[in-house]
Amino acid sequence: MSFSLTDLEARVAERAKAPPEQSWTAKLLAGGPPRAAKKFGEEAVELVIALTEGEEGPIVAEAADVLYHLLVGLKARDIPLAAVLQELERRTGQSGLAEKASRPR
Ligand SMILES: N=c1c2ncn([C@@H]3O[C@H](COP(=O)(O)OP(=O)(O)OP(=O)(O)O)[C@@H](O)[C@H]3O)c2ncn1[C@@H]1O[C@H](COP(=O)(O)O)[C@@H](O)[C@H]1O
Repeated sequence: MSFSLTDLEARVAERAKAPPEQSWTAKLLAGGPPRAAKKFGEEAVELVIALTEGEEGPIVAEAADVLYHLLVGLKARDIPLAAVLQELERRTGQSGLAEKASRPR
């Protein structure tokens, strides 16, 4: 499969310019960062429930909602996905446990 989060980010940026009555993306962004953040939070809770229950179909659907709404939240703050990917790449050099142990107490 060739579809990537970067493709979805481009789609979000394109739809952000649409009239809000024609686009969920534009409608969310018209409400500003707090509206996008609230919706992301709702979707995250729905994913938590699906992960707890353990059925693959709902987990996949809710994870897709979370990723899409994450990209809308980033767009609302004009933060490129590349910045997040760069941070993730930076972290690949160190285990999560080692990073936690290195934090000042
Ligand atoms: N991936 C998505 C995507 N995932 C979820 N959603 C929408 O997110 C909305 C909220 O989903 P919910 O299931 O939570 O619906 P709900 O609980 O009834 O929501 P509420 O109205 O109650 O807040 C729905 O309208 C979904 O269709 C998405 N809307 C858009 N995209 C992508 O964004 C592109 C542009 O979409 P538009 O901006 O609508 O043109 C699409 O082509 C897709 O690629």
